[in-house]
Amino acid sequence: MAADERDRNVIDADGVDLVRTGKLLLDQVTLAVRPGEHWALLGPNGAGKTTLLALLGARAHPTRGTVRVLGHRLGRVDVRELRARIGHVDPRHDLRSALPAREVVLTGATGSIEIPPRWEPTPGQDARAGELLALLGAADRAQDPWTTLSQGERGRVLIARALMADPDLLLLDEPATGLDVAAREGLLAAVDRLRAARPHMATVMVTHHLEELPATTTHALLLRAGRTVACGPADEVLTSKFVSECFDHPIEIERRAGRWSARAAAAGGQGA
Ligand SMILES: Nc1ncnc2c1ncn2[C@@H]1O[C@H](COP(=O)(O)OP(=O)(O)OP(=O)(O)O)[C@@H](O)[C@H]1O
Repeated sequence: MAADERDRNVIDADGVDLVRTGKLLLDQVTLAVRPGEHWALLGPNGAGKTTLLALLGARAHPTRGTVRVLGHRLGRVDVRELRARIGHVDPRHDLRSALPAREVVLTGATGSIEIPPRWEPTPGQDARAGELLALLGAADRAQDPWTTLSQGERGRVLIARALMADPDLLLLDEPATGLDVAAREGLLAAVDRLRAARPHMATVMVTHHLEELPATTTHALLLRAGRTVACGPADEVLTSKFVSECFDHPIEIERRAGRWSARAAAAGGQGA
């Protein structure tokens, strides 16, 4: 990122509505993300999290309102160019062949699912793929075929793939879903390392579970039925009051050593 771009918001979404087949999926969502911020996007099933992430990744357009990503307004920019500057880790990555993990990472340089015919990585790209696998703690899986990787290993490989293009914005859709506790902790530690290694990169992570948030999370947006329940610094948003409202259930939130946990509130009331 050029020095003069560093203070510019990475994302500026203003009054965004998104309508699909007559249904209002996002309702007046406003969000500003600055370089180096790490956002959690939380909400119950069907709240609109993946839909909002698709907008931020320039894969969808707002019906009303404006979305600027990396300084470019959606609808007025070549989305292919913009997407190349955004890392999008999608758990529905549609790779069916037994591509070795290192080559899966290299497809981040081509923006494709498979390695394109006759394409060869430069020595620099090849070295970078190895470095990124090491950063994500998956160096020992470099030659393993995609088809044999565990869900946690695939998650790390996909994050490394998203970083090949050296993005200013990294979008993570439920990266810890389905992982056992050790794999989840390993993945979150890798995300923390990554954030420390790239201090200007902004991230937005979708999750259902507060336990899946890395300690480096700085901000949060709570969505319910397409509407914002709360938005801002993590400690102001991830409170018992707002999370209970968001999930329509009494929940107590605790933060210890940087990490969050949630449990059903005891009968008799909710804390702050
Ligand atoms: N093309 C579409 N047409 C109509 N409704 C849609 C369309 N795409 C998504 N939806 C609906 O929009 C709502 C939000 O979906 P979205 O996938 O963004 O939610 P989510 O918060 O990511 O949910 P989950 O936690 O279950 O993954 C859901 O009710 C979904 O059924």
